[in-house]
Amino acid sequence: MVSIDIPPHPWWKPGLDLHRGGDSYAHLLSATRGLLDAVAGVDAPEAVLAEVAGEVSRIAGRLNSYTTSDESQIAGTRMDLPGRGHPLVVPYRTTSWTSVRMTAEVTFTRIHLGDGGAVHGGVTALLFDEVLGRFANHGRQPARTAFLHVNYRRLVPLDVDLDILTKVDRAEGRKLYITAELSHDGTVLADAEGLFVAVSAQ
Ligand SMILES: CCCCCCCCCC(=O)SCCNC(=O)CCNC(=O)[C@H](O)C(C)(C)COP(=O)(O)OP(=O)(O)OC[C@H]1O[C@@H](n2cnc3c(N)ncnc32)[C@H](O)[C@@H]1OP(=O)(O)O
Repeated sequence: MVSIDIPPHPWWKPGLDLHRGGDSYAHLLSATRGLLDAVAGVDAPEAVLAEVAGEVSRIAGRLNSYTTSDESQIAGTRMDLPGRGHPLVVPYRTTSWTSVRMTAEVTFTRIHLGDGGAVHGGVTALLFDEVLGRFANHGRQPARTAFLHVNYRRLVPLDVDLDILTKVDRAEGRKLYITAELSHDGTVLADAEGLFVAVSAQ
């Protein structure tokens, strides 16, 4: 991954370690994403599924004994990892960053498959809410999505490196309009406009 100077998590507090979990958390996240892809694509004998289900439940139980508050969890705070290190967030990788423009790359995998060999439309919307929302919150007053308009222009393929370009379009008082495009080899597959309204810091 390209090394760039991305601001820390917007809700970073002094003393919060930005690399909690170290390389081991990165490995856990990668293995978890791999598990999701494997489950999404599986057609195994029932005995195999029963055995694997038992193992996964045991592992989840082990982690559950370390469940913490949402302010203290690692997921979502690891800006050095794809998708902020959160297993639900699409694993995009930021490649450049200024206060008004962000570029990133993303590769969708089996877990993101909808129908017809293409990415599920809700996953594309999730990606846009994430990249617009992250951008709306960095170096600015915290903001929430008021609306998100997505144009689906082409089917979005799996297992191909895609480009994301996110830009601040305009600011009007507490309102920030941000746009993004998801493209492949210069062809726009989907684009979005979001309105983010700044709220008081909690
Ligand atoms: C590193 C971590 C980064 C995190 C990345 C992930 C970020 C993901 C972002 C999200 O997904 S946030 C979760 C999804 N969004 C919500 O749950 C928001 C729920 N709605 C609200 O909380 C409030 O409706 C909202 C804060 C959006 C606005 O309420 P306010 O009471 O603060 O504002 P108000 O209703 O007074 O409206 C302020 C202005 O925005 C305008 N506005 C609000 N909602 C609108 C709308 N839907 N469409 C058009 N305009 C809208 C409104 O007309 C007005 O315009 P003017 O100032 O010109 O009069």
